[in-house]
Amino acid sequence: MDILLNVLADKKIHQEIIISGSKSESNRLLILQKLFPEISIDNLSDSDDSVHMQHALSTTDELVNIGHAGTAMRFLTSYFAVNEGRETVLTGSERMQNRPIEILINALKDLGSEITYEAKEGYPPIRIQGTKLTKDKVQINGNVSSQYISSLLLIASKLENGLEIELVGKITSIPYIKMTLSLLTQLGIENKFEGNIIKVYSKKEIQKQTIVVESDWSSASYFYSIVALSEIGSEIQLSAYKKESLQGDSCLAEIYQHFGVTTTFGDNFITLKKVSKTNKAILEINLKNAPDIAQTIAVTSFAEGIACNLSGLHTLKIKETDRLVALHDELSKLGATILVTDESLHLEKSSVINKNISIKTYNDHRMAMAFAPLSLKVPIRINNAEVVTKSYQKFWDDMQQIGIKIDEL
Ligand SMILES: O=C(O)C1=C[C@@H](OP(=O)(O)O)[C@@H](O)[C@H](O)C1
Ligand SMILES: C=C(OP(=O)(O)O)C(=O)O
Repeated sequence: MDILLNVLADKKIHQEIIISGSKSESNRLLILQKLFPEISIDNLSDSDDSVHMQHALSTTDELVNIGHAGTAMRFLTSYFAVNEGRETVLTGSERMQNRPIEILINALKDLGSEITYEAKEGYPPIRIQGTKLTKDKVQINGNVSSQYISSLLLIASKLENGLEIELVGKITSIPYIKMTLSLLTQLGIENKFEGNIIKVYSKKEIQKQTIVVESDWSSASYFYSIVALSEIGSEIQLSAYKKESLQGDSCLAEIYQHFGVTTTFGDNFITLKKVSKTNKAILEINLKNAPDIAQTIAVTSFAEGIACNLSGLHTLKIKETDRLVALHDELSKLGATILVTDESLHLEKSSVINKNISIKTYNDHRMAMAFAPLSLKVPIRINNAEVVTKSYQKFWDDMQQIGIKIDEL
């Protein structure tokens, strides 16, 4: 479905939006709930990725397909590896079959797992023979995807002697590792993260408890962008959010101050308000801790006519698409002067936005959602708009609720 988004007649927005639970927290908790049935989950994400995870955890079929869901692919690999006696072939979309998984597989093999590649070496689909893992120490490269590390951490407490992980090299996306550890702590599973060593202690049972998932901060980023591009005085209330978040993308509150957007924390909600014009000529940020908001920030900067230098982006190349190339190509069509390397993006200040442009989304939900706020500046077409459901089911309904006009093409 291709759609046309239109400029709002009145750019002063006042709305309240409820966003579904974090897909990262949800997909961790779904694995943990299977290992510890004592857990109940509240405000679970309704994203396709969480639906895939739930299906994978409830089927008894040998072939499990998780579509585009990176967390499901990586977390389920360790889960099935310790599912004694079960044989599983874990696969995903065409893109997933080109997202690397060798670092995780090698770590699991070092721990005693039996895993083979069904097609291309180092990539899904993989055949997993569930076995009892008896070793309790492993080394893993920390610079490619933190999801490999979270995957091991999620099953660690079910190993006989727990697990000690030595992280080798630089560590990327650290807040996601800390999110995994914080959830373990909340459940009463002891762990520590000191220097480059993470230790999780063995745990047989936990107390019966309900964990409330905070709403998704990556989804909130598109509203930060909308408020940044709207008139002074505009505000949007988002729920359910809290100040002490497990999600690294909550750094949005600080980053969007540069675009004149303030964040006020209420009782389970946040209010974003445009209080002043964008107050920077150039935005320089390292996003190695928050890679999923890179596209949003690049588009806001372009729309606000400011330059930006974003670094720490090496993981963007292996996400739903090569996001650096996708951003380069789509922003260039709009008139941007932009340079990307394998780990950074450099956008020059520009004052013109080309009209009548169709944005390609490359099977990447965040391409569709990051470009949608541009409709506050010019009418814009988004191709394959349905991709958003990977993380945000009612994204287009919520865009309409805040007053963006959507026509199907
Ligand atoms: O653990 C998680 O829930 C995630 C970790 C990040 O991936 P990388 O660690 O591969 O950067 C992030 O981009 C992804 O959307 C979700
Ligand atoms: C990268 C993402 O997800 P995943 O890696 O889990 O597919 C994302 O949601 O931006």
